[in-house]
Amino acid sequence: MNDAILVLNAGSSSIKFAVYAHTEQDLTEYLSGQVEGVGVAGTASRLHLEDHQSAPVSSDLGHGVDHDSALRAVLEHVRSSLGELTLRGAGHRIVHGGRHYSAPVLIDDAVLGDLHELESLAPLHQPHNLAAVEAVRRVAPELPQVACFDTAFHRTQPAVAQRFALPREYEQRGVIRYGFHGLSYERIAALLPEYDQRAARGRAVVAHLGAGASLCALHEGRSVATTMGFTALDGLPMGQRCGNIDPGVVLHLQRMEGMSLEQVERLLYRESGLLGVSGISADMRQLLSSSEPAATEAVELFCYRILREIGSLAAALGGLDALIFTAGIGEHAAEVRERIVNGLHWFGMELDQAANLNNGPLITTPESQLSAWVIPTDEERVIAAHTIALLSR
Ligand SMILES: Nc1ncnc2c1ncn2[C@@H]1O[C@H](COP(=O)(O)OP(=O)(O)O)[C@@H](O)[C@H]1O
Ligand SMILES: CC(=O)OP(=O)(O)O
Ligand SMILES: [Mg+2]
Repeated sequence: MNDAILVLNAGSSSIKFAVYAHTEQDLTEYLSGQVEGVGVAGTASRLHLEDHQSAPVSSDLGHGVDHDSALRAVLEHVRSSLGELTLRGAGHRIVHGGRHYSAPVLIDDAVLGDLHELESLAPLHQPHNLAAVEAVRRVAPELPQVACFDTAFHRTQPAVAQRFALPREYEQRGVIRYGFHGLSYERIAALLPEYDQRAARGRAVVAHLGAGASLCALHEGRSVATTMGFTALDGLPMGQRCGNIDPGVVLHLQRMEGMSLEQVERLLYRESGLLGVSGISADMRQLLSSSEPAATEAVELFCYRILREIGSLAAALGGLDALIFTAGIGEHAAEVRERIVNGLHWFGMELDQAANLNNGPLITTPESQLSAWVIPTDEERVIAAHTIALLSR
């Protein structure tokens, strides 16, 4: 097995990467890693690499490292670790596919041009996603590259779930609810039958809680509603993003506070969310270990908004069979899960304390009417599988 695929997932605060060795039938992770704390002021960046042969390696990249230098470090590490493997392609997570891209696509100049046009709809992601494509083109111009979209999985939603209450002409021009984190939801939908047959055949809400956070309502494993909308700013409060906000606030900030478009964009995308409310950090780990009242209030608001949105998605589904936690916070922050599951006691959910502290997988008691699970996501594997499928056509 000498053929391999490189996967790059440039998120808002991290670059995740992986190399998969593959045959037509088999996909094996050969190495994986991530650089954390990318582009977050005052945070140290660390590159972490696991290659399944030697011990994991961690190296410090210093403070305030930007996406570009992090990416260069990643490509260097990958190149020196390939051994006998030959890269046959690269797959990328591209956050926004807009109106025209609702399935993975081979990247050429025309596609790249289209995707650049969507940058302002995902300013924390799209430029970094595309910079990764361009960086790979520079070091390996012949390597075919595939774009896999966060928005694609949600195109199964009924029209009513994708529609804003704006005049129709805006919808025709592409102003709809796209939804994001679709590669993660696709992975969870594929794994769910192994954990919970009833929910896989019925109604589930998946909570993807990471630096970006959203919820997705799955009916029979397909997306029927989600909290993010036209951009990845909508829905839940996130590390640095405000989430759902009265659009009147945006008008007020511009008219009454005299803020420019750029200032408002910066406020909503980079200075709000957990960071804005706590005044301390965008990182849930730091907030949970802090005794500052503002840190506690930020966590409280995060959980409160999640509870409210779970109610909304359960209503869209006409009921609920299971809740699934995933991504950085969802997989690791027992305290956040505890607050949410306890907040759903009225709904028939009963937390299994010990299982929750162990990160599951099942974190509700046998008596609980609704189950809650912790299921690790793996966007990189989904991207690798799509990339191989597309390249072997
Ligand atoms: N042990 C933990 N406890 C609480 N939060 C955690 C833990 N580990 C990671 N996180 C949170 O997960 C977030 C990153 O999630 P992740 O899904 O990796 O983000 P992204 O892919 O969007 O960059 C961090 O900002 C951190 O707040
Ligand atoms: C779309 C999005 O918010 O992604 P991330 O969680 O990687 O920031
Ligand atoms: Mg992520």
